[in-house]
Amino acid sequence: MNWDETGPETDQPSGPVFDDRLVDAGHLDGEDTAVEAALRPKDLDEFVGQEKVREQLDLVLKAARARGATADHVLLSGAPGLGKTTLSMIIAAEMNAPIRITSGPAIQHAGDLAAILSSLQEGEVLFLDEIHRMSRPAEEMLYMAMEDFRVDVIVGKGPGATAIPLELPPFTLVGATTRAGLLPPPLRDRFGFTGHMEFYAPVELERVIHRSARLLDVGIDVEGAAEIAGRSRGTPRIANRLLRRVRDYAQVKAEGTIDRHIAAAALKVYEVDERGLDRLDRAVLGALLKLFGGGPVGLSTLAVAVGEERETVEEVAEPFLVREGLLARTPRGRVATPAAWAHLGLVPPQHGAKGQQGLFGA
Ligand SMILES: Nc1ncnc2c1ncn2[C@@H]1O[C@H](COP(=O)(O)OP(=O)(O)OP(=O)(O)O)[C@@H](O)[C@H]1O
Repeated sequence: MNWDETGPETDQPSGPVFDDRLVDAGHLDGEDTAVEAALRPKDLDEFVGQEKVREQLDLVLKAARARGATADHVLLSGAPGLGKTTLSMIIAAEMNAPIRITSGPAIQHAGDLAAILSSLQEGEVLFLDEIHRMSRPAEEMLYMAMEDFRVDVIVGKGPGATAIPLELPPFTLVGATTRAGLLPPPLRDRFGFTGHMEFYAPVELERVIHRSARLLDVGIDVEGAAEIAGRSRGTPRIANRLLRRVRDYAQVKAEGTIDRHIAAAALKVYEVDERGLDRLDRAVLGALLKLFGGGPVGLSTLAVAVGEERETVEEVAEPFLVREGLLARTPRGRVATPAAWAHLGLVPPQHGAKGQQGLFGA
């Protein structure tokens, strides 16, 4: 059966609310901000994983230092929580330069950008997070600033407006984006170095966890770190967050040292399963399997069944489920893979299995 969309959606989500997600790397709370500052690696040697980006960046920075020049502009792309801000701070530290941190959404007018650029010191690193969300006029001002270290400040309005050129000290722009494809080519081309951050392998996350545990003064054994790493969705921010929750559990319910058993018991309390799925992910998969026989089903129908907004299902839950090979987005709708049935411990219905054979060749 094909569970198609049935016209405009009128139902309001009415089910459980899935906010405050431990496994959502795109959302930061106050505790994250405070603790993350303490856990950030301070130099390239301490920065775990991302071998290729690290090696290339190391060369870029060493060469700039040897020339006594400011480093080339750097673009870092990748999902939230993979270490773009951390790397920008490392770039500044390695260049022995100050750093200014701002973000695309904070720069809505060209004047906002002119004010920042004109107050930079020579060699300073300007970190521009979410660079793809900058306004168009600011973006155009940035082209000239990156290339010629100069901006034209427009004074006045209409026919009487004049452009006053303003020289800037050489600086290094570090742009970060989760969506490199959204950057206009003229902007992308002005970066001397582009690094794409990948999701981390479990062994790399284990190293992140051991390092963070040392800094937080928490005892953890090898298996405890592996248990947390496996549930961290390839993302250091999530690994650090899960570690903090497991630490609380260990302090209250155990002797304080984290082993596999304690990590698993703690994350069961927080409803993060052994593959890193949380309540929202499992609700989406559960609805797809139990209500719609594994699909295909339209996104809006699935969202109503889960009691969530369409965007939340599409942008928050689905990317990870797709990455994990549990859900497929097909032209006919959302479809569960054989791995999804196995993960929830369910058996696909006979007719569903036939349909899925066609889709997955299983
Ligand atoms: N390679 C790494 N080694 C050790 N810790 C890391 C690494 N990458 C990230 N972290 C830790 O993960 C947390 C999140 O990193 P960071 O803020 O740099 O991510 P981000 O990519 O800038 O995220 P966002 O896109 O949301 O700004 C920090 O606490 C940082 O210490």
